[in-house]
Amino acid sequence: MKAILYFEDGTYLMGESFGAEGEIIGEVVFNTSMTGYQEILTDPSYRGQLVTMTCPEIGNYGVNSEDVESEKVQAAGFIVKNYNEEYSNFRGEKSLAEYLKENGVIGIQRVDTRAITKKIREKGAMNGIISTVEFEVEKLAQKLKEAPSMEGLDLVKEVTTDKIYKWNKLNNEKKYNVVVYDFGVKQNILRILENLGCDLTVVPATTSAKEILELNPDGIFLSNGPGDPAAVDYAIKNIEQIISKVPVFGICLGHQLASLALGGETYKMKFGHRGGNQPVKDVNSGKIEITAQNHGFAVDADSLKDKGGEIKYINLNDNTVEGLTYKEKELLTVQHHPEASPGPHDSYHIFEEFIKMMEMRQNDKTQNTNSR
Ligand SMILES: NC(=O)CC[C@H](N)C(=O)O
Repeated sequence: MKAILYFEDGTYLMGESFGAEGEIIGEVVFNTSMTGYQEILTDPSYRGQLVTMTCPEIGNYGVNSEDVESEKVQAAGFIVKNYNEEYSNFRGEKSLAEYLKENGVIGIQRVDTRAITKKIREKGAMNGIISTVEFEVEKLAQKLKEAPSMEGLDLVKEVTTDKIYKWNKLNNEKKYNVVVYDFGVKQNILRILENLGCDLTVVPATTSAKEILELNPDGIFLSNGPGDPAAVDYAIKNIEQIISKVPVFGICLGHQLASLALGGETYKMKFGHRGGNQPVKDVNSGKIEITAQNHGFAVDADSLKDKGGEIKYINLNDNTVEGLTYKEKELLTVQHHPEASPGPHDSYHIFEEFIKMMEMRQNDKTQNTNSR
């Protein structure tokens, strides 16, 4: 079936639809990962976005019930060069088109994804509309005009859990009681933390600092999530009150919210970083890691200078901040994704650093009790 992808700048591309039929507006972004389309589609941080894959062949290994980062497809729409209905993989359970249909998500294929990527790189991320039902460009332009921009949007409230739950999938020894602030958490983060011995309690984004501290956590995790961090003011206020009380670890949106809570600032990047090939340098050791990333906002390095924030990681493509440590605070935050999924595992050690922070705190406590 025919489909159109119309951009805010007045240009459009004709293609073919796969997946659901209908019409959807979102911010058009591009992802440079070669594999992992199912993890990308189910990552809650892609909420409200039309994701373009730069890899030209998509769908060839199907989808399965395991490679998910949340319960459903979260991206608003999917844009690819060449969709393969015939998939081949021993883990494949159904085709990507079937999966998108079940989730009510529109896919468009046979559009020039290289041209889309070049446009976004030159002009910046912009809103677009995919339609299989309306082809009059004036009408599509009008609809786009009325759509909000990503800046200022709180999308966390659309993806956070509505009640507290325990993530308990493994029968392993649990040494650390960790509370997870769910701003749109990716499940691979929960899998890794549990595997490292964390007893995980996942709480809604609006949970107060007081309620969290009453759970007596050994550590608090601030998750990734969609939208503009500056718009999630309730979370920023709560984070302000938990920092310094227990070890805190934040990834992506969690990193941005922690920086805002410390009085820093975030800004919208021109087109962001999304993919599995982003080089990040540890400024202290000089070591470089290839990382998975998915962010459209970033922390302004200068804004944290007099607030105790120290840059730990930078992106080597554009020198933007990718991670911070904070003087005299048990706080570690990274903009990139050490949980990968999809992507390289070079940064996995950052999870172990969080565990170490909690371990040291526990050791201190025992020593204090023994010396009394
Ligand atoms: N993956 C994330 O947590 C993304 C954070 C934020 N929504 C951004 O685009 O920068």
